[in-house]
This record gives sequence, structure tokens and C-alpha cells, in this order.
Amino acid sequence: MCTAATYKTKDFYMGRTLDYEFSYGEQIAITPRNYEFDFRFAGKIKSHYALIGMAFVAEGYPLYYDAVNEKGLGMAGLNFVGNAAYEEALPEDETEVSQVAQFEFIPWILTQCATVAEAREKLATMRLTGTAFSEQLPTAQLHWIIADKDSCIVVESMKDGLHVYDNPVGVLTNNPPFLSQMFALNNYAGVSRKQPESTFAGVLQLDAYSRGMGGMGIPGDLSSQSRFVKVAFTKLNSISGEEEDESVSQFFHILGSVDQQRGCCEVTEGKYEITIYTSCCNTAKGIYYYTTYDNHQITAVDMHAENLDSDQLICYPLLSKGKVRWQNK
Ligand SMILES: C[C@H](CCC(=O)NCCS(=O)(=O)O)[C@H]1CC[C@H]2[C@@H]3CC[C@@H]4C[C@H](O)CC[C@]4(C)[C@H]3C[C@H](O)[C@]12C
Repeated sequence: MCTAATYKTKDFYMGRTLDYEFSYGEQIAITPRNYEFDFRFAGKIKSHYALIGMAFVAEGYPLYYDAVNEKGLGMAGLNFVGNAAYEEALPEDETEVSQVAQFEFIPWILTQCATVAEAREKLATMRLTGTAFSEQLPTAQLHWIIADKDSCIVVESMKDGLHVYDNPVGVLTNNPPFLSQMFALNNYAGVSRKQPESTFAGVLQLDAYSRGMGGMGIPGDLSSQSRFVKVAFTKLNSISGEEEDESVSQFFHILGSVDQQRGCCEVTEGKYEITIYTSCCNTAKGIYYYTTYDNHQITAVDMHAENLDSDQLICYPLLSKGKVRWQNK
């Protein structure tokens, strides 16, 4: 399971949790403007917007899980198992539109589009194919959230075609499909950040004996539908200062509401899904902040501290061990 969210204060932030039972060995990868992308079907792009994000680098190619570009457009891929269905690649002379393999989707959009509006135009003229990166890295069943400071969409490639939905809450988890996730919010119309009134029945005077009772009914389990509701409630009620530190801190608290602790979700005998990393990108400044399961210290990589005119990938391995800050020794 994974959860993605957006958050706006003075700047616009976007990030995700990556929940899984093992790690591929992902890194923070900066793709500078002149790194040549050689797309499987769509040709080469030699010069483009620079990207920063989390990627597994295979044969020198950044397989992005989530990234933002220097224009402030961001995108993340989340599992969509059982529902994702991609097109078969057609011979070049049989299609007018660009064919993009699912593993190329993030670079295809983020190297060329500055806004969600531009991404929508690209989506209108493309086929997303199920082409695998390699035998060892088969096709991943994903759906995607794409956002800039003004709008947010979800892209789902299913048996009945490519769907593009407006995402008014700015969150995404996994199954079921996005429209069902949104519909489920109707079940929680009564929850509130405020204390409840006693409306159970006229004859009963019920006591609001604890703070936080307005949110009673919001699910707390780790299923993707439950995380969708929980993180939507947390995000939409979030209040923080506008400054960078305050915004970033609040963002990690938003995604912290759906953090997965080792032991609570067994996927196979003795294997547990955990939140491997949590990210938060300041999309305006090109800064990638992250924490890992054992490193709670927010760590940051700034794309603008690098030579973005280069043609070579720049990678930073995750700092995955935290340190206790001792105060008395
Ligand atoms: C496993 C992750 C989703 C975690 C998740 O959601 N776990 C809950 C399961 S569940 O929802 O509860 O069932 C997903 C998210 C992004 C993916 C990579 C995208 C690039 C690349 C695409 C290639 O084609 C295959 C290799 C590749 C590196 C992918 C590996 C893997 O697939 C990644 C990491």
C-alpha cells in the first residue's frame, strides 16, 4: 500500500509513503536537463525539464516511483493491482499517437509538461503500454496522481481505457479505483474536527467525555480505502504556519496519519509491510525531503544545488539509519 498527498501553504508540497515488505534499493535521483531519454517507442528527448525524485536506477535509467520537475509539476505511481490494464504496443505505422511504456510514464510527462493542463494535453494523445522494462523488472500495476499548485488529477489505465479524473482532495492510495474511493467519503459526512453535539436521540444526554470525538468513525486500519479516508480528513483539516519548516513538518504529520508499523500487516508468513520511506517535495524549490522507517530525521536533497545542465544522473542513496540525539551525555 502507499499513500500520496498534496499540501499547500505559501509553496506547494507533494509526497507519498511507500509501503512494502522489501525495498528495491531506491535512491534520490536527479535527472538533469541534458540526460538523454531514449523512449521505447516515442523517440529520444535530449533536452528537457530537470527532475528530482525517488527512483530505482537500472542500467543507468531512473525508474521513478515519484518525482517533481523544475516547473513545479509532480507525479507519483501507486499500486493498483488487479485494476491496472495497459495497451498492447502497436507497430509504429499503425498508430498516430505516442506510445509510452508504463515505466516511462513519469519521465514522459515531467520532462515535457510544466502544468497539469499541459499533462492533460499529453494524456489525450498517448497510449500507455504494458511493456516491461526488462525480464527482471516486469510491468508494475500502478495508477498515478499528477499535481501542480493549482490542480490535481488521477490517471487510471483500465480494461475500458485511460481515465483521467479531477482529484479535489489531493490524495491517492491504492484499490479500489479512484471514483469509488471518493464515493466512500460520503459515509463520513458527519465527522468533524469539532466536538459532536448529542443528537443520538432526544431522551439521551450523551457526554463528550474526551477531546477528538468529532472524528469518531474515521477508520484506523491499514486498508487502502481506510487510509484514503483517514489521510483526506487529516489533510483537509490541517493547519500549519506558512514557513518552510512548519509546512514540511506538518506534511510529514499528514502522511504520518497512515504510517505502517512493522507487525500490523502480514503479507505472507513472517513478511510484514512497513512504510519504507515517506517523501515531501517542495515543488517550487525542487527540494526532496524524506524520512525512512528507521530514520525519522527529515533529510533533504536540493536539485538546485546540482548542475542541472549536465547530462549525467545524480544519485543520493537513502540515509536509512537514524541517530538518537542525546541531551545529557
Ligand atoms: C511496490 C511499489 C508499490 C508499493 C505498494 O503500493 N505496495 C502495496 C501493495 S498493495 O497495493 O497493497 O497490493 C511500486 C511503486 C512504484 C513501482 C516501481 C515503478 C518503476 C518501475 C516500473 C517497472 O515496471 C517495474 C519496476 C519499478 C522500479 C516499480 C517497482 C514497484 O512496482 C514500485 C516500487
